[in-house]
Amino acid sequence: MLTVEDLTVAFGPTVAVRGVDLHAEPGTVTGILGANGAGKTTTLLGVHGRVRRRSGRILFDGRDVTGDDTRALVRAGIALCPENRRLFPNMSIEDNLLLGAYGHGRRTQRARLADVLGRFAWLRERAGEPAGRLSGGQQQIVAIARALMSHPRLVLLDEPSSGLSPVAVDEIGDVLAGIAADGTTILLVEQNVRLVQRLCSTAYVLAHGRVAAQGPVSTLLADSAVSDAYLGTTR
Ligand SMILES: Nc1ncnc2c1ncn2[C@@H]1O[C@H](COP(=O)(O)OP(=O)(O)OP(=O)(O)O)[C@@H](O)[C@H]1O
Repeated sequence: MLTVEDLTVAFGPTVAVRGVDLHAEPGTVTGILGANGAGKTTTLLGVHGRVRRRSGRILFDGRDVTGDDTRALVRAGIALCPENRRLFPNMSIEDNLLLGAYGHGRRTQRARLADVLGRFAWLRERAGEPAGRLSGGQQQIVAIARALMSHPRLVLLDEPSSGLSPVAVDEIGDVLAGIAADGTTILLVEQNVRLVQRLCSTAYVLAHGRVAAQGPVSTLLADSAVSDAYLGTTR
C-alpha cells in the first residue's frame, strides 16, 4: 500500500528525518513511535508533500507518487489528520468537515458529508454548532471525520490521543478500530502505548530522525532495551 524509501527532511541545519524506510500493509494500522522530537510528525509531513524532502521515494499502491504535491496525494487516496486537530473553532462542524472535500463539486461534497455524518450520528445533530464548542475528544473525531471526507484509502494520523483523557482516548480507539475494520489503512503516530497496542500490528520506533527499531508491536514493547531507550515518555 505505502512504501517510503530513504526519506530525509531537513529544516536548515536541523536534519529532522534521516533516511527513513517504512512500509504500511493494506488494511492495517502501522504505528510510528518515539520520543518528542524524534521526527514522527516530520515523517508524516514528508510523505504527504507538506515539507520539502532532501531525499526520498514514496510508492502508493505500486505507483511512484514522489513528485505529487499534497493535493494530488489527497486525490490519489492519502489523507492527513494533523497534530492538534487544526480545526477552525469559529466555523461550524459542517463547514470544517466540508474542507476535507475541498475542490470537489457541491454534489460530491454533500454526498460525502452525508456519509460521514451517517457514521457519527451525534455529529449530525450538532453539525451547525461551532467546532470550538466541542470537547477535545469530540474535536479529534471531527478532525478524523474531515480526513474521511476525501474518501482516503490511507490516513496519516498524527497523535490523536494528544491532550485527551483516558476515556476520550478509548473513544478515539473505538473510532479508529471501526475505520480500520472498514479496510482503510492507517499510519499512526502515537505516544500512547495502550492505543498502539490496541490498534497496531507493527510499528516503527524513531529516534533522532532514524528508524531505531521496527517489528510487531508486541515484540517491540517486550524488548526493554527498546522501550527504556526510546519509549520512556510513554510509560
Ligand atoms: N518547521 C520546523 N522548523 C525547524 N525545525 C523543525 C520544524 N519542524 C520540526 N523541527 C525539528 O525537527 C525535529 C523533529 O520534529 P518532529 O516534530 O518531527 O518530531 P516528533 O517526533 O513529531 O515530536 P513531537 O512528539 O514532539 O511532536 C525536532 O528537532 C524539531 O525541533
